[in-house]
Amino acid sequence: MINLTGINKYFFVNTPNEIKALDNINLQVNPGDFITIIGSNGAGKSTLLKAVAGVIPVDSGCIEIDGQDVTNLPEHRRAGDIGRIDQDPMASTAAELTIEENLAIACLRGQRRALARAVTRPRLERFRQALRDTGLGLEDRLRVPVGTLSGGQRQALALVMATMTRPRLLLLDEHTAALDPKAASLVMDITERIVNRHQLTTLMITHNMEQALRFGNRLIMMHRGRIILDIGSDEKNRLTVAELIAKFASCSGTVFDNDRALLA
Ligand SMILES: Nc1ncnc2c1ncn2[C@@H]1O[C@H](COP(=O)(O)OP(=O)(O)OP(=O)(O)O)[C@@H](O)[C@H]1O
Repeated sequence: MINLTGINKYFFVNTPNEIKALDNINLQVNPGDFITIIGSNGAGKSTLLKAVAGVIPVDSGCIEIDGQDVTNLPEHRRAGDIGRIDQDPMASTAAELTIEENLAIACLRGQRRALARAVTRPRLERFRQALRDTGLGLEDRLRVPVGTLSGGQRQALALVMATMTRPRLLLLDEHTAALDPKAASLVMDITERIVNRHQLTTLMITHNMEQALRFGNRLIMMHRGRIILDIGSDEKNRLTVAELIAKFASCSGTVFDNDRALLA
């Protein structure tokens, strides 16, 4: 279980540009929850995921993962528990290394061991098995440099890498946003398959309202650093995109202003 209690995060403190990016966030994430996160521009969605991953420190509040207070742990000390993928397929994987070398690095996350000893025969079988889950035939291309793969293939590989060690929490920050619609849809299907198969507790930011309604068992909506809506499967499954936008207006008192969401 992941518990966020009273999380506050400011940027540009004590300047005229001071921003409260996270404003008293309280969130309990149950084991196996797959939560989609939507919200207005600058609502604090990415800041929230970065705070949980330890990429940025919070100013106050407490972050607990399975009862352990990780609030002050640096990113690398949380890496064994958390898998994370951003928008950029180039950032999630190392282009000059082969698929098997990328996966070997993923296996070492949170450990201190040499890469040279990481591509072992038993691991290669594990890599093949994990790659088969993507349905992209990557298991037959282990020695191919990742730089030769398409954006969609790289994000699929990034997913396998992020979930290889069965993290306690998977954080996806618009991981399909830079892909064309066909590749985005493919990567979402792979995401759902991997998350369901391993029952991974997952937080996924998306600007795509349909994706937010279709995937996962829970949806939260953010605005100006706050969580303004938190709904479960039953309500989510009944809602249309238009109704979700109307809900945003009624919860925030303003019109929904995420330009990418509205264009999606
Ligand atoms: N490193 C930073 N330094 C200064 N301000 C930041 C930083 N990161 C985020 N912010 C500010 O914090 C607020 C929340 O940003 P964040 O990126 O979390 O929003 P978001 O909900 O992910 O937005 P979007 O949907 O537009 O990507 C914004 O006002 C943003 O400008």
